[in-house]
Amino acid sequence: YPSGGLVVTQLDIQPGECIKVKGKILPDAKGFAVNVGKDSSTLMLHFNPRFNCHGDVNTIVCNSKDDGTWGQEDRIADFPFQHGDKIEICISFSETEATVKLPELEFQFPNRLGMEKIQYLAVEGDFKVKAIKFS
Ligand SMILES: CCCO[C@@H]1O[C@H](CO)[C@@H](O[C@@H]2O[C@H](CO)[C@H](O)[C@H](OCc3cn(Cc4ccccc4)nn3)[C@H]2O)[C@H](O)[C@H]1NC(C)=O
Repeated sequence: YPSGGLVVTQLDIQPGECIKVKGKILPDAKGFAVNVGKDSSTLMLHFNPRFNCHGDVNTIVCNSKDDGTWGQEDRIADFPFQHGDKIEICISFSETEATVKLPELEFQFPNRLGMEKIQYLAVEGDFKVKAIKFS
């Protein structure tokens, strides 16, 4: 299991509130992920930019996970990331969808599980977290 990722539990993020993750993409990043949901097995959103992994090149893969089972992947057309970038990722949600705001890109992902609060945040892979903010 990859070590050293940030994990925050016992959160109580409500619809309309923002989770902001600031950090730096490693210079040789293969990929990273930001997961939000109930816990590691039940995710509203697995946000997974892939520079070069799992056969994907410069592709954002999003998915949900329901009690350990991955849902259907969504692949986002744009890839506004470069190795070494310092970025801020803002995630918010409503009862119907999650919204991801990035530099130069914003998109929605369905709230497939109808999650009413976010209790769990994890950042994995080739991304060095500098700060997180809940607003
Ligand atoms: C073409 C037939 C096989 O399909 C492939 O099936 C793979 C296995 O299910 C898919 O890869 C998985 O996609 C999931 C999202 O749908 C997750 O991204 C799975 O990774 C979970 C994970 C996170 N981490 C931590 C991490 C995250 C980022 C960087 C480094 C470590 N380690 N494993 C990742 O293994 C992969 O996205 C999927 N590719 C396609 C094109 O469908």
